[in-house]
Amino acid sequence: MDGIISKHEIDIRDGKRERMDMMDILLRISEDKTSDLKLTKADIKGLFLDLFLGSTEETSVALQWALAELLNHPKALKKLQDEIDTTVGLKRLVEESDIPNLPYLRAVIKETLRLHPSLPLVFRKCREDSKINGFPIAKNSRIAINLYATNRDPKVWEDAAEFEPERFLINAINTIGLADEEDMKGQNFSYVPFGGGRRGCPGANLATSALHITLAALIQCFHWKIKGAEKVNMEEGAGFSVPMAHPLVCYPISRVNLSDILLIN
Ligand code: HEM
Repeated sequence: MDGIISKHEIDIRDGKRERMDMMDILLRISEDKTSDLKLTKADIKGLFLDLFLGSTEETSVALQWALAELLNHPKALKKLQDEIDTTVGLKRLVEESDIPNLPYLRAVIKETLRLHPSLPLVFRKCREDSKINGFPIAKNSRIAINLYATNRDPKVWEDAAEFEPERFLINAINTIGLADEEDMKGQNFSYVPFGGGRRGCPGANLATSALHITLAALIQCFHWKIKGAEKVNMEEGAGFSVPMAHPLVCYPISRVNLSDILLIN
């Protein structure tokens, strides 16, 4: 990251940047003494590391959990494959414009993020003395918010520990009863895979799009076989993003003519 920042600085100094990218803009702001926004190099480095780590680690961990849950729930896997076959077919690769027509796919991703939020704990600092649910919180206290526990609260979620994408389908018995597009915004405090408020995840839309399209393509193009077992071991491992303790190993068996489908696209 230091190398990338210095390269940008040298290129800016030598007038080599014809089109400014996000880092150029932030570096200029950091050097502008008159700017209201005070940015240090460390801030810029932190922001880009957040973006890179957030966009890769959390999304790939969520994708692994989604596939693992589907492998352990063959009925849900079949239902998803049928939805994709009926809506998209096998002659072209699923694409982003198909996602609005794939409600079960969206429900599978929501249910995966409910059970396996890839950032299970978030932190806040209290700016003033306040009370939450009658508990006094002193100014400057650090608060840890347990998104993992919230998403599995049995007072809100029926069969909270079970993988049941149907709970997110409109008209199904949906204990939080939110419209589809509202679920991810963190406004409902029962379902907060991306946190909420002004520090809520800015990558939520990008992450859900990537998860939808990648999972859909994996399910459209392949049958999956678990390595050496009937069921995937769903034990949770240690780590900030709660990865699988035993990384998912499974074999793809092609169900489409890959060269045809990829050439058409
Ligand atoms: C499944 C994927 C992802 C999950 C579950 C996730 C979840 C979260 C959560 C829970 C937070 C803390 C929110 C809060 O404190 O209220 C967060 C923050 C953040 N996320 Fe994500 N995220 C994901 C993907 C991404 C992607 C793809 C990006 C960027 C391209 C991203 C960028 C960030 C950044 C920059 C922050 C810090 C925001 C701030 O402190 O103001 N995340 N994410």
